[in-house]
Parts: sequence; C-alpha cells; structure tokens
Amino acid sequence: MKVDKELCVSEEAKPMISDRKGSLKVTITPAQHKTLTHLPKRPPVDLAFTDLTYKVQEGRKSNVKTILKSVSGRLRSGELTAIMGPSGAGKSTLLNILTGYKTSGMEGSITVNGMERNLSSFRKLSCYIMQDNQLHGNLTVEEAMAVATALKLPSATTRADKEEVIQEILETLGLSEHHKTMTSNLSGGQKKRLSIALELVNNPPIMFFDEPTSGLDSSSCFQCISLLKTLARGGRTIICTIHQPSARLFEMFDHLYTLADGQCVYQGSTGRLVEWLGSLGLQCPSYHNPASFIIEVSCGEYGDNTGKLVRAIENGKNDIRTGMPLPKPLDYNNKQDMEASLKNGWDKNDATQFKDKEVNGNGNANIQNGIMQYSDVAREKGDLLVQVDTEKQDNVEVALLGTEASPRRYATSELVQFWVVLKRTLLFSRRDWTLMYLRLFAHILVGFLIGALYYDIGDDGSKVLSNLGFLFFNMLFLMYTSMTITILSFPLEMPVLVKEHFNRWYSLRSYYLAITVSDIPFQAIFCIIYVVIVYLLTSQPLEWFRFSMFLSSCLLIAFVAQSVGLVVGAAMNVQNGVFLAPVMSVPFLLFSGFFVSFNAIPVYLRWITYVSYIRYGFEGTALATYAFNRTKLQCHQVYCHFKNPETILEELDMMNADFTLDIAALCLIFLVLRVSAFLFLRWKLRSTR
Ligand SMILES: Nc1ncnc2c1ncn2[C@@H]1O[C@H](COP(=O)(O)OP(=O)(O)OP(=O)(O)O)[C@@H](O)[C@H]1O
Repeated sequence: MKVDKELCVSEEAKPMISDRKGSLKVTITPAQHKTLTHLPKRPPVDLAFTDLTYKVQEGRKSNVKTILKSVSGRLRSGELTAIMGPSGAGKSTLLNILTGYKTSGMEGSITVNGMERNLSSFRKLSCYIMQDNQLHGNLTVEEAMAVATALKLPSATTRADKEEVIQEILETLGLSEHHKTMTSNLSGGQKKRLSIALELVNNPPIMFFDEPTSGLDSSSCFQCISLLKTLARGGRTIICTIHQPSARLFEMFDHLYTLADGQCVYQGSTGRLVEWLGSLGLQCPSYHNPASFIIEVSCGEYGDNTGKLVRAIENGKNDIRTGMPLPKPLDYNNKQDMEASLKNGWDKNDATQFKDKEVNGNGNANIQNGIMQYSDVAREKGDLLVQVDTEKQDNVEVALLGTEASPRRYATSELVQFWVVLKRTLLFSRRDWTLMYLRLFAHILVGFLIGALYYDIGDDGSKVLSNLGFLFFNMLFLMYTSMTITILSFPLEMPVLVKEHFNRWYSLRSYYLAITVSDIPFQAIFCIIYVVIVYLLTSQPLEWFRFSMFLSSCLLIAFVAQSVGLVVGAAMNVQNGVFLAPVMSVPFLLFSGFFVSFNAIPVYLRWITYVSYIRYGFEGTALATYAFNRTKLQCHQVYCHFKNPETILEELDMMNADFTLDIAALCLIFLVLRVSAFLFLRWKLRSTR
C-alpha cells in the first residue's frame, strides 16, 4: 500500500486519512492557512557553485590544507536543501563560503541566477542563521521583532505596516502567544523559530541555516524542518547543514548535497538517493534510514567508495532529479570515459548549463509568500501551501538586477540604526540586574565603607598620608569597577553583533557609537553617587569648584577605564581579558605618582607616567583637594608636617602640575582608547571570518 505524505507546518496540525483508488493518502493540514502576505516582495534566487576549492594554512610552516576539493553544485529556489556528510567533511566550511561569511582562501565560481555573485548584493538577498541562536535574552519576543523591523525595513514603512509584518510572522511561526515572553525563557525550538522570525522580517529569498535542529528534541526538529519546508515552498532557497536526520526528517528535504572528505558524493533529490546508490552497487538495506546509509558509505563502512561516488556524481556537477533518467554511470576503469569525465567542464558563468535539465526556469515567475516563484517548481512540489498568484508575474533576472542596483548597504540610515541600537541597549541595561543594580549597590556600599574608614580626615593635617591613600583608592575602585564590568559583559555581545552585522542589520559604526553612548549616563550616575558619599563623609573641602574638579577627575577615570575594558573586551575573550586587564594596569598604578614621586622615578622609565591615566586622575584629585591656595589644615597634635597644603604638593612633586593638562590628557587617552576599541572590534569581526 502506497502512503503519500503532504506536510504543512502547524503546531495544531490535524491528520486526515482518506482512501482514494486504493492509495491511502495521509494529509496533515494546518488548522488555519498561514501565508506571509505583508512581507516585501523579493526575487527568487538560484545559487550555483563550480569547482569550489577552499584551502587554509596550517601552523607556522607553509602547510596548506585543502578542505573543499573542487566541488560543484546547484541550490534552487523553492527547495529545501540539506548539506550532509560525516563530521569534518566540510559542511560548515561550504555553508560559510556560500553565505559569504568566508571569502579568503577560496577558488572557483559562485553564481546567482546564472550571473557571477556580487557578494555585496548577495548579502542583501540572504541571511545566515547560525547554530547557537544568538539572541538577546533581555528582550521579549515582541521587542526583539520590533528592533528587527526598525532596522531591516526601510524607515518609510509605517508603524502599522511594521506591526502587521510582526503579527503575521509571529502567527505563521507559532510564536504569537509568546509575544510577551522574554527570549531567555523560550524553549530551544521557540528560540530557533524566533531566530528565523527575526531574519524573515525583510523576506530574504535565500536563507542559510547551520544545524537548525541541533539541541532540539524530535518533535521540535520536525516542527523546525516543517517550517523551513514551508519557507521553501514560498519560493525561497533554504539551505541547511544537518547531521544525521531521522528517516522522517530526511524525506522532508527536497534536495540533498552530501560531502565526504571535502568532495561531493551525492547531489540530487532525497527520494532518489537509494536508487542512485543501488545503481552503483551500494544497496541500502531494507528498513535502513537512507540518511544513515549515505553517511556510513561516506565514512567507509562499506569499503572505500568515496572515489567511485565522487566520480559518478562528477563532484557535484551531476544532479539526480525526480522524473529524470539517472546519469549514465561512467566506466572508470575505461580510460576514455575517465578522460571524458575530467574534460566535461561546465561554463562557470552559466548555471543554466548545469547537468540537471528537469527544472529549468522559463522566465515565468509568480509571487507567493512574497517570493516570486517558478510555476513549474510549484507544480513539481504539488504542495497545498503553494498558491500561485498569476497576476504578479515578473522576470527573475530583471527583478534581481533591480535590487542589485540599490546603492544602499542597509535598509535604514546610520542615524536610525544608532537610535534603535541605543534604545535597545538602554533597555537591556535597565533590565540587567548585574549591570545595573549590583553595580549601584557596589558603589553605594563601598562609598559608605570608605567613608567610614576615612571618616572626617580631609581637613586633618596629621592624616594627610591617609587622605592621599583615600584619593588613590578612589582611582583604584573606579578603575576596576568600570573596567571589569565591560570586560565581562562586552564579549557576550560579540556573537549577536557578528550575526546582526553580517545579516546587514546595522553598520559597525552605528552599533559602536550606540554602545559607547549608552553606558555613559549609567557610569556617570554611579560615579556621582559614590563621589558624593565619600567626599562628604571624609570631609573634603566644601567648595563647589573643588568638588567639581574632584568629580570630573573621577568621572574621566571611570570613562577611561571603561574604554580600556572595551579595548580588552573587543580584542580578547573573557578568560584572557579578566586576567590580562588587571595585570596590564599594574604599571599604570605603580607610576601614578602615589607610590613613587615623579622625580624619584628613573629617567628611562618616566615615559610610563605620561601614559598612566591613573596618574592624571590622582594628580587631578590631589590638586582639587590641596592646590588653589587652600587654607592651612587643622592640626590637633603638637606638630603636623603637612599642615600647609603646599608642603603636600611639594612632597608629591605636583607644585608645577596643571589641572587643565590632567583633564586634557584624560580626554585624549579616552578618545585614543575609544578609537582603538573600534579598530579592534573591526579587526575581530573580520578575523572571526
Ligand atoms: N581554519 C582551519 N584550519 C585548519 N583546519 C580547518 C580550519 N577550518 C576547518 N578545518 C578543518 O576542515 C575540516 C572541515 O571542517 P568543517 O567544520 O567544515 O566540517 P563539518 O563537516 O562541518 O564538521 P562537523 O559536522 O563536525 O561540524 C575539518 O577537518 C576541520 O578540522
């Protein structure tokens, strides 16, 4: 008895069984038809690659490792494609190259709808959903979607239209009832669906997924792949790497691309895999999962068949399509056949010459779910979800050129990007308990502790050394609190930044400016609270100009230290940063002028004092406290050596120190560090690729 399955995504899917002319048909139809109608219209994209080779340099010696070995293939719109293969076969590498995530070390040609790929235009048409969902945990589903629409849809789109898009996507992806849920509280499957929803906002015609089912249970895997299939049925090109899917999942894929040792061992429809392998003498045992079988064959469990399979499929130049005769297997013992196979080139720039002759676009494209679609692809699928809108006909290539001609890299201006990212970052900060409340608590607690320890010493001539200790401790505390919080929190942002920046949500400049601006008010408020507490409790001179000088030195130290944290956080991971940043700060502390006065420092080491921001901060607070003709300090003992504030400044070698110069030096260091952090971040983003 023949069993056909037509699967449409829906959590409330209802199975219906009907018996027609002896053939049992199981149809799982959604409770309600879900189509995406409000998304921007985009062209369909067929992606082809020819003789793709990828090499990396290993170690210090010029050892070159070839990861992909002259593979070819074609990935069509309207199809759900799986890239499979044993571990280390090169699946992720191939996906990274096809997405444009990796560009160096690659040879060969990649074409989009038959034309050489222009990476910049291609990135506007595609999105890459990485394995770990890379979501901000402190936003609700609705807020995350609002940010995505604000950044990915043109600014001219009205609020009502944006809300319509959000509503529609959330409903289609079964997330509407979770719209108020924090993303950190979503289940693994829901997180995956949200990652898809965020990228679906601007309706990319080509979507790449790295292991979309990893970490999901079998039911969530099924839902996830069903969703991808629905997206493909809308005319999109859906490509994902997948490890070993179950037989049920495997048959949901339309197209399979299998790699073994960096070469293509199968390309074609999933339904013909067993037949093709059988024709090459590799019989898949009955009741055996074909997906497992091809992996086992690729791993060499049935002997060394890789070479035979690669030659038969011509390393991806052949494509085994439904309804087409199998390509004639060449006799590889025959020298002539072998030479013919090797000579059998394929015009790099013309994907239409691909060896598949079955589904080849006739120029009539239709629009479904916002993606124009070849009607014959739709017919071939016979899927209930495909509803062809014949009124909206367009030509694929012309439509694609139209989008390519757009000079804009991002959907919105950099000002809008800055504003949206700034609002989002402020929202996170408000909700981040560690970042906000713990920090506030720490500043208040330490403020009172220091106030109690150094209580009322500010005007006591016999406690000047303790007061200098207090001034130095201020620097130390403000430096460590602002630096470490950035070192700890910023690297956690990196994966989200990598994903969103790669998927063209915003420019690095706008993002960086937004995060730079966003923490300044919080840092300033904490610093002011701390300084007010310690200043009053320790009885420093109650003169406004002295207080504002003291406060400005402390504020600048906090901002500079935060910038150091940003440089370290941008350049290295949390583990290295947490160790290295304090270690790197030791010379700055030693040369701050507190432990050794300037004149006592060996001449060849004095340059360190000029780059020590702690020195400028310490000097600034010392000048605010003791310079500018401060009256003599009180003395309750027989003799107070430091009764006269000038004696203190003399002892510290600060008689000629200039407060304005200290502030200017701190501002300069702040600017240099902020620019360096940006450059490090740009370098990091490039080097991760
Ligand atoms: N930068 C690199 N330097 C050296 N070798 C690399 C580099 N990148 C990838 N490789 C190697 O290339 C091969 C393919 O890696 P890739 O991550 O693409 O495999 P995969 O098929 O995705 O594996 P898995 O299924 O285990 O994730 C592996 O042997 C890997 O060690």
